[in-house]
Amino acid sequence: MSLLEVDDLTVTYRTGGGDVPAVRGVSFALEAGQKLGLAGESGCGKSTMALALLRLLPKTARLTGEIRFDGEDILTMSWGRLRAVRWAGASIVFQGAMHSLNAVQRIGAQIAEPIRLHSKATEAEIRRKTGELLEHVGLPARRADAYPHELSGGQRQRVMIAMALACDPKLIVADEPTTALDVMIQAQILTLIESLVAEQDISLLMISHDLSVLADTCDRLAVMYAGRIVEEGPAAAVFGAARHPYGQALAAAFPRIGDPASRRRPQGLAGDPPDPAELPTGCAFHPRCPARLDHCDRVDPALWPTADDDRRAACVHVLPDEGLSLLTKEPA
Ligand SMILES: Nc1ncnc2c1ncn2[C@@H]1O[C@H](COP(=O)(O)OP(=O)(O)OP(=O)(O)O)[C@@H](O)[C@H]1O
Repeated sequence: MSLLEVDDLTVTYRTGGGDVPAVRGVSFALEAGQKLGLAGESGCGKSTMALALLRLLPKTARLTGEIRFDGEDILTMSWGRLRAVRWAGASIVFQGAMHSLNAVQRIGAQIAEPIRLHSKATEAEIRRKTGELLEHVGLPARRADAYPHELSGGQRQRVMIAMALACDPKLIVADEPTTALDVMIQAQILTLIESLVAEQDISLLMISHDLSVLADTCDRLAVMYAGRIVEEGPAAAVFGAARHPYGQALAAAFPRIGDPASRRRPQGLAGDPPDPAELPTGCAFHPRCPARLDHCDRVDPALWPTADDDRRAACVHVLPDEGLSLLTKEPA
């Protein structure tokens, strides 16, 4: 049994202007101890996915499908059980720590809150654990008395990581954990996340628009486009030689910095991602696709295992030759 299994998940936001299908039939699994990277451009549904995993979406979101965490069905579990799973089972590190932390509460008190909720520890034990957590993420324990505005962006993100670790979760979901930081601090935070999850055997679902960051940190990568996963597989294979034209474009847009073997220069992808409320017919990527065939505006391929290995891609170019009848069916 996988630690996290997402099966045919859809998330639709109801708005005054009509329904917005933000996630459209996403399935993936994350094994215990594994690090999965979820990549894609702004608006492709990455954050919606992350929030759905712990049912943190606004009331306007309608979910279908299945999310199983550690054998339990997240979408049908009681609120009481869900509160227990949040922080202690899985915790989320959001992008932009300044907005996620409470500006008028000392950071020690904010780290202490989930510990108090999820354990029977005494106040003295909670204070000690808070200090230990801060030191664990590279901050002096005395910074517990600081307010968020007294810390740098990198330090605030360290506080968010300390909070995420506070209840010893099995899974951390990190949603663009370094996007708001400069490159040097970004590298420090990524190294910190990597070492902590390895040390404590925590599974990681890391979300970013930057495929190269994910390729450095994660074992597997999933690439999202317009609410669907269009490619999924081992990180080196997806980043080094993606099968889906969108995966290829994303890898070309984020070449690995400082890798002399990679002589790739950053290449932008023409056009914008589609508005989810007005998706193109057929494959949602076809209007921007350099490898588009005539029928790509009519067929929307399912994720299909590629010929050789442990990878899946949703593109007519990876399908066997049996013809168009296969295109929308799930593989046996
Ligand atoms: N509360 C909401 N109501 C209506 N539509 C929403 C809501 N939240 C997100 N959306 C829409 O759902 C789609 C997916 O958004 P989401 O934030 O999940 O994408 P993302 O890939 O995480 O983008 P970013 O990296 O910019 O956060 C977008 O078109 C967005 O405008």
